[in-house]
Amino acid sequence: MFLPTTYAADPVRIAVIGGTGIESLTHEGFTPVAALTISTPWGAPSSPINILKTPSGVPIAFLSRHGVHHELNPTEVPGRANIAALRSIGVRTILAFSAVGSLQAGIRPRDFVLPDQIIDRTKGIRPSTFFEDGIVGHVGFADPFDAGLSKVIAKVAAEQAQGAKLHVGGTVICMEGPTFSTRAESAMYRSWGGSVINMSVLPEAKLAREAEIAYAMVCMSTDYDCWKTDEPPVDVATVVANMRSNGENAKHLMSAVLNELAREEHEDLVEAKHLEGSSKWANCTKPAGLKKEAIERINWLLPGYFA
Ligand SMILES: CSC[C@H]1O[C@H](OP(=O)(O)O)[C@H](O)[C@@H]1O
Ligand SMILES: Nc1ncnc2[nH]cnc12
Repeated sequence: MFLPTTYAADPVRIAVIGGTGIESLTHEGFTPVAALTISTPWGAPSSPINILKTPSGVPIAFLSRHGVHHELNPTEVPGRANIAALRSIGVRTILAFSAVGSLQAGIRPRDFVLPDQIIDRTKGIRPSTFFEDGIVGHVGFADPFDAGLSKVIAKVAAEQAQGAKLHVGGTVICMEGPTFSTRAESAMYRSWGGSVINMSVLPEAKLAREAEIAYAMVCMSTDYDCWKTDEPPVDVATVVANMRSNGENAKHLMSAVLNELAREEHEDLVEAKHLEGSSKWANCTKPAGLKKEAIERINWLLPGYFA
């Protein structure tokens, strides 16, 4: 692993994960500091981890979920390597962004949503836990997004004079993809109370919880999926076109949230003190049943938790 001592001494606590339309943070005011190539027991992350400084000097890490050139489809995103690599450089808070389809008339394309629930419609083909192959653990996931972090995002968005409308709360449906939904599926998700749909929030949010990282996702609406019969069904051209304006609004909101998180009053939140130890106590495997390789792997993620 390439880990400059400066990062070991001065860990980066906050990461931004960018998705469709946010493949880099070439944003005026963000100063590039380093590009880290990290290998983990779960393989390589989607992209190098870029360390940048915000205009107010806060170091942040940036990861491009689908790779630098959007070459990884949602099923191929190496979720465990991404989360483990971020945690290894000190990250304890992740602000994730995602392009989503809207399942509600009131959530218009280019609106933003800060969901508080998830319905899992992935197909069980994405590795979704660090607790396997010789160690069993079950972490709580009743509230999949970090409440404290979400509160900060909602407050900052409410104070912004310009930018996208942010709907606070809602349910994101996470489908497998990469093919978009059928009309029958889209109608079913609406009947379940879904607000928006994407292909990315899982297993990312689950893995962040296992890694004791505070995680929230800003969902940026790009289309009405295919339930709305007076609109053409979603296609990539529509998503990309709407992400042009969403990207600007996202960077605007992101800068403001990062500035707010840098305030001393949020130090415990940013360090995810409230999650510390939660995965240690999630383990069910008795010492005699723990496999050596499993302990080595999990100790890479959570050093010293398991002996
Ligand atoms: C290009 S449309 C489908 C694609 O867009 C979203 O990506 P991300 O969440 O990384 O912004 C969605 O989840 C799908 O992966
Ligand atoms: N309609 C949709 N379904 C799934 N993921 C999406 N990302 C953007 N729009 C989407």
